[in-house]
Formats: sequence, structure tokens, C-alpha cells
Amino acid sequence: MKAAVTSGERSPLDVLRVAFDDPEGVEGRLRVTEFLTAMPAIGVTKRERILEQLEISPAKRLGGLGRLQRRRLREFVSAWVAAHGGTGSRLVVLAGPTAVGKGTVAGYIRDNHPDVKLSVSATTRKPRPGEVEGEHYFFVDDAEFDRLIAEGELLEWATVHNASRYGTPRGPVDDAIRAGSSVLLEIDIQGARAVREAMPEATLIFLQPPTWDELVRRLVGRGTEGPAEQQRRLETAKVELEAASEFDHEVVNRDVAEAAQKVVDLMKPTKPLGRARSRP
Ligand SMILES: Nc1ncnc2c1ncn2[C@@H]1O[C@H](COP(=O)(O)OP(=O)(O)OP(=O)(O)O)[C@@H](O)[C@H]1O
Ligand SMILES: Nc1nc2c(ncn2[C@@H]2O[C@H](COP(=O)(O)O)[C@@H](O)[C@H]2O)c(=O)[nH]1
Repeated sequence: MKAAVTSGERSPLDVLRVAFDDPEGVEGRLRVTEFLTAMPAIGVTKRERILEQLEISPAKRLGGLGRLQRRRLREFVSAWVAAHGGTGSRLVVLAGPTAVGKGTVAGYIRDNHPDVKLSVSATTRKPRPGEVEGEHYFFVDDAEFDRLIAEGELLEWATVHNASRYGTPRGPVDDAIRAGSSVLLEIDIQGARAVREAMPEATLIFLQPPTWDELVRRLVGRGTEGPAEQQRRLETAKVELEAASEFDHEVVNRDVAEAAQKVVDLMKPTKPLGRARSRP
């Protein structure tokens, strides 16, 4: 019996995610060779080179890959997708540790890529000088935030840095997706995990600092937290950096414009996976 495992609609990363979640399912039983040749611009010769480079036997099925092999294949596919069109995902999440530059990169995208729709979060924190209601955040009090949660108006929410609550209003995200647009969410790592639960088709991008020392420099240089709070955030950041492997893509924020461009490129339409079949 042959089982069709991909339609023209799914991205390679979606197929990998399903295969790794359910190794015995149809996607899990797909051979790595068949999976790779179903990807855009990969033929048999290229496939052999890729498998060699990833140290994966051609006989393997996706569900039978070990932890390291899964990670290597996922990273390879992620880079390939970015280089051959984007993810085509309607919902893209940008997350990363404190002070890596999420807000800066998202702000750059808001100012320079007006075609990208940025979700505006609700927050209980007070506005900083220059922040505009409805552009940077919807600033609400605790009672209003409670109401948003109770009435199911938030796609996700979290208490960030043990301080204020932040949440993504569901309505504008749903509207944009229904209208065929893509939306970018700049949120923390707990929020990214919640979005993955609620909408597994979302694409998650992890923003990485060039180095640990540079992350520390950015946090201290920003000057918005005192030494004790900086120390606490750095402890959290160490744990958060380990979450990178849960994400579909990693983008290093060396230069703001370059990182923003990579995020925008990942939001472009993807070339879907071709038709692949698995043999039992
Ligand atoms: N590519 C970059 N090069 C140098 N400095 C940067 C870069 N990106 C951001 N910064 C600086 O790093 C500091 C932290 O950036 P930002 O506030 O955007 O981080 P964040 O990830 O949103 O932080 P948090 O999660 O704590 O709110 C800021 O002072 C910003 O100007
Ligand atoms: N889970 C969510 N996290 C969010 C959301 N909006 C912003 N954030 C994150 O909060 C911190 C702090 O932001 P700041 O503007 O106060 O510096 C930062 O890590 C953001 O990514 C949200 O809707 N949900």
C-alpha cells in the first residue's frame, strides 16, 4: 500500500513537525530520500550530498531519525526554505531572549516594510515616552486585561519578566489571516510556545544575539533596568537561549536591517513541498 503524505499545500517544515510528533504516522514513515526530493530544487544528486553532509542514511524514515539527526535535518530544511522562497506562513512569531533586539527589529520592520502587518499587543505596563497607543501597544489596566482573557479575546498572553501582562489580541490576527495577509507577532518565548499550541501552522523565528557578551552589552547599554533586574533577566536569558531548537528558524541580530530583512524574507510565499509517497 502506498500512502500519499504531502499535498501541494504544506511546507516541508510542517511535514517534518508532524513526522517528528508522530513517528508511526504517515509522515513519520516517509523516507528521508523521498522527503528531500519533494523539496524545491533538490534532485537525486543533490539529495545524496545533503544526506552525506547531515550524516543520515538514505534508508532512514523521518520518524526513525535520532535527536541529533532530527535537529540537523530541521536546520537544513529551515535554511533551504529561507533560501528558496519564504515560509508562506500566515502567522509568524518573532521571539528571543531579553535585549536581543526583538522590539528594535520589529520597529524597523514597522517603519520600513509597511506591507508586513504587525500585531499590536495589549499590555498592563505603562507607556514609555514616545510610545503611541494603538501603534506600539494597547495600554490597558488590570481589570481590562482580565476581561480580555475572560472573553477569549487573546490568542495568547503571558506575564513577562515577572512584571506586566502582555497579550496578542485574537481579532486582528484572525481578520488579517482571513484577508490573506501575513501577520508578525513580536512576543516572548512563553507566548511563542502558546501560539504553537493554539496554531501549530504558525512559523516561529528565534532571534539570536551574535554572542552572549553582546547580549549583556545590549541589556546593560539600554539602561532601562537596574543591576538586580539585569542579573535576573540574564539568568532567564540563559534558559531561554536553550529554547532555540524548538523554533523553525533562527536569525542572528548582528545588524538590525539585515535581521529585519531575513524575517521579512521568511514571510514570503513558499514553494510548497511536491508530492511524495511513503512505502510501508
Ligand atoms: N543589531 C543591533 N546592534 C546593536 N544594538 C542593538 C541591535 N539590536 C538592538 N540593539 C539594541 O539592544 C537594546 C535591546 O533591544 P530591544 O529593546 O529591542 O530588545 P528586546 O529583545 O525587545 O528586549 P526585551 O525583551 O527586554 O523587551 C536596545 O538598546 C537596542 O537599541
Ligand atoms: N507573550 C507576549 N509577550 C509579549 C507581547 N507583546 C510584547 N511581548 C514581550 O514582552 C517583553 C517586554 O516588552 P516591552 O515592550 O515592555 O519591552 C518583550 O520580550 C516582548 O517580546 C505579547 O502580546 N505576548
